Amino acid sequence: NAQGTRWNKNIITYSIGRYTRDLPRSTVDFLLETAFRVWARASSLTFVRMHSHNADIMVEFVTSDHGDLYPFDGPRGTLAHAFGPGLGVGGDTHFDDDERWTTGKTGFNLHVVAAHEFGHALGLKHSRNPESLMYPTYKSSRGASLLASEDVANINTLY
Ligand SMILES: COc1ccc(S(=O)(=O)[C@H](CC(=O)O)C(F)F)cc1
Ligand SMILES: [Zn+2]
Ligand SMILES: [Zn+2]
Repeated sequence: NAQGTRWNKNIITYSIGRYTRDLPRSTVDFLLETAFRVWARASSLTFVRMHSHNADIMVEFVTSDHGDLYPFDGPRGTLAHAFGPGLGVGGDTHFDDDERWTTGKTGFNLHVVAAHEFGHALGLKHSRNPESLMYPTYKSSRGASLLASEDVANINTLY
């Protein structure tokens, strides 16, 4: 997989802006923190949550046109998107709040989608391997260990 750009540091900050009303805030915080931890465990990266718009990765739940060139599309279709590493909008990760975000197998599992999006925010592209977390289509039935060996190899090639 051709990898995109990368962060030029190993400590990466994130901040959570607008939340979804589908889940308690504490649950959203936990699902996002554990989605970052998936990548931290597989690499030399550390993620630190801030409460500031100056964080590297700004995470928000938004709908339709939300101020970037990639408006969301209502229920289903595009679930989320993330910009590759870089200043400003770089790394920022947006979740379509017209989806139903859940912790389980109904709706869309926020932990699984977030882990995939954060892969993009770190510079990973899609994989053609259906076992990979970076495979382009959503599967709620992902195993406990979200990352395939290919994902671990790719993040360690990049960092
Ligand atoms: C497994 O995680 C995801 C799979 C597919 C998506 S998506 O269907 O929103 C995808 C966006 C993406 O690949 O990040 C699509 F192109 F819009 C998001 C997360
Ligand atoms: Zn966006
Ligand atoms: Zn993707």
